[in-house]
Amino acid sequence: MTALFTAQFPGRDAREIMPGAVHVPDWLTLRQQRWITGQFHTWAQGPVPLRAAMVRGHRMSVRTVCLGWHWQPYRYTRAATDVNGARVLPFPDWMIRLGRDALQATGHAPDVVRAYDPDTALVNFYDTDARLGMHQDKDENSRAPVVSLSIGDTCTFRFGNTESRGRPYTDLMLASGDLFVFGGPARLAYHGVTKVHPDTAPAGCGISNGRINITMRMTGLDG
Ligand SMILES: O=C(O)CCC(=O)C(=O)O
Ligand SMILES: [Fe+2]
Repeated sequence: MTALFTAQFPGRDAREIMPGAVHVPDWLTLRQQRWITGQFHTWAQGPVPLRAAMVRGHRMSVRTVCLGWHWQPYRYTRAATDVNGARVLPFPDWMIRLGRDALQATGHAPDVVRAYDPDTALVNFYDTDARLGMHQDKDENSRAPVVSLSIGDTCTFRFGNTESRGRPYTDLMLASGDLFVFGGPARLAYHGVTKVHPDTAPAGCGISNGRINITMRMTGLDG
């Protein structure tokens, strides 16, 4: 356990995957999952619609809508200049509070929790065939932790190392309601989604097919 993680994890089966990376199963209640799914449907209507970004000439299988700042390969802008030029929706206050709760739930020190001020979220939608290749989240100027929330179908999430896309890595299941936080020495670890498992979304989570993942981040950008 590193100094970053000072408190006991309250979650039943919370697990530190590597120093700085913690998985807390069943963190969101079904009611919270349903409510967030409802928000997702609103966000997906625009002003910037859900879209699959083009990366090095290939269209991603994951579709994304952003809050606060718009991510496009490989930078953040306020306007979605690669989609329709519209300004993205603001980052909601409730999500800032949820982000701080997530850091608290993963044992971060109170000063780290208080200083956490996420200003962008990438909200991904995966259908059954979608995958996400191994990558680092490194377009942010800030190295504050990334907070990830999953709703809907379970996926196999691969969390690796900071040196390469290859081994060593850990494959874990991210199910509906799960929290995953990576910061500190794990902040720049390569990670990806290798499989979405159909028909695994629990009844009442708000979505019956596919997977929603929200990653909130601090960009460290002004303007
Ligand atoms: O879907 C996930 O669990 C991970 C998403 C991710 O890594 C990203 O959006 O950068
Ligand atoms: Fe990522």
